[in-house]
Amino acid sequence: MTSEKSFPVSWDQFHRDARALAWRLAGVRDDWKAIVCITRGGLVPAAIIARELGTRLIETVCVASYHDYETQGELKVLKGISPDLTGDDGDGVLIVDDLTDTGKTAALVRSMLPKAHFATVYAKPKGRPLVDTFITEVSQDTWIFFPWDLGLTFQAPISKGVAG
Ligand SMILES: O=P(O)(O)OC[C@H]1O[C@H](OP(=O)(O)OP(=O)(O)O)[C@H](O)[C@@H]1O
Ligand code: HPA
Ligand SMILES: [Mg+2]
Repeated sequence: MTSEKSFPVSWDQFHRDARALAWRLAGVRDDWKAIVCITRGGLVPAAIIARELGTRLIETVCVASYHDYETQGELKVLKGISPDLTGDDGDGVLIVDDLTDTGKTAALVRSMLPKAHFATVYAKPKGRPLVDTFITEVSQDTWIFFPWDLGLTFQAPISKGVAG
């Protein structure tokens, strides 16, 4: 599928949004046991949130599904979660990802830690019911471009039209 709209996010904006997410999470509880971040996209917000909340115990769950740009394949768990954190079904654990789109990744990781709190910076409508806290919703037909996937390029003047 090709998204109709695009939502490019700068490093500044991502930092602001991830910090806003940390503020919300600080209001949920002040004693998070650990952060479980969903690689790779969750690594960046997890670093920002861990810094803000003072969390030092960070675990990864490694899931891959979008093999080609915008095309989701079968979900593959390349690395699961340490039994140290799955003990109480994840009670007090914070799961972090950059976004939820169809919600498939969120559903899979939630099944590993049913009592954990699930947070993403961005959410699309299909994934939204799967997350407990998020900052910005974009429509389902929008593709979010993260700053680590972008670079500076020449922009044609508006008067020259899209084709330049
Ligand atoms: O809600 P869903 O439709 O399941 O999609 C959301 C997931 O897709 C992206 O990860 P991806 O699998 O592309 O891997 P990456 O984080 O390594 O880029 C994104 O970082 C989320 O983890
Ligand atoms: O909108 C998106 N942007 C980047 N990665 C993604 N993975 C699923 N949806 C998206
Ligand atoms: Mg991901």
